Amino acid sequence: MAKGKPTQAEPACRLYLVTPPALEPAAFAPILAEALDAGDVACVQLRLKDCSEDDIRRACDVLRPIVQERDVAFILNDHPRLAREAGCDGVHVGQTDTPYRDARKIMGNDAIVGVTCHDSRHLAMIAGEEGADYVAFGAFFPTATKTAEYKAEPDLLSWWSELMEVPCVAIGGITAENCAPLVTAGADFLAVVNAVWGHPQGPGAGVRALNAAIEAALAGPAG
Ligand SMILES: Cc1ncc(COP(=O)(O)OP(=O)(O)O)c(N)n1
Ligand SMILES: Cc1nc(C(=O)O)sc1CCOP(=O)(O)O
Ligand SMILES: [Mg+2]
Repeated sequence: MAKGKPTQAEPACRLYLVTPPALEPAAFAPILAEALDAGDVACVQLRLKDCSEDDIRRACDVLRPIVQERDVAFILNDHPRLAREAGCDGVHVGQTDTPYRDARKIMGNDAIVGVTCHDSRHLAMIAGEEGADYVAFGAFFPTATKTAEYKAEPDLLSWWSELMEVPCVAIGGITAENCAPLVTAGADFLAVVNAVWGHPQGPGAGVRALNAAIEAALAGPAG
């Protein structure tokens, strides 16, 4: 998702990093740089919960350049107006956030707007028809990062990717060890929090392990 919208020419499945829900921007900056310098990453979503708009703006100011100067898309969670004001490449909205159409109006046609669709074919078809740049399904596995109310299965990804052009993102408890069925089912992006920021050998090792697992899954059992 580097600079603009996903294209067919991009690799079949790429990493989508979501930040930890609470962070101190100056302390997180080198950690983020380490992750981005460890391998292919399509985009970074700044997801700060229970923070003031000023805190989010300050975090954008520190973290956005680190991401964009590496030609990686910087997406803000939940706040389309802030995303536009802060120079983000896109926004991610959930079903109880600003509706897609309003987010699109605020962000403009060139920005990335992604939509959470939980485990729902219906929600995804609506988001796709309305013009979302990607639909996100989850949670595929148990996650400690947030209370996930929905459980998605890999066949949702294969159904979607066989029928639709709009890219799909898989999220929720994804690790290098469990991601293969999502990759082979057709996920265009794997969105992860803990598998990178919580990796015991650091975020760079997390990115390397996930990219190696994606590559192995795409190569198939014989690859
Ligand atoms: C890529 C991606 N997928 C799903 C979500 C979840 O969005 P939402 O349901 O709005 O929940 P919060 O993240 O806002 O707690 C996401 N952020 N990113
Ligand atoms: C932000 C988010 N949304 C989810 C959903 O199911 O919509 S699961 C999730 C948290 C993902 O974190 P981790 O990779 O640590 O499990
Ligand atoms: Mg949200």
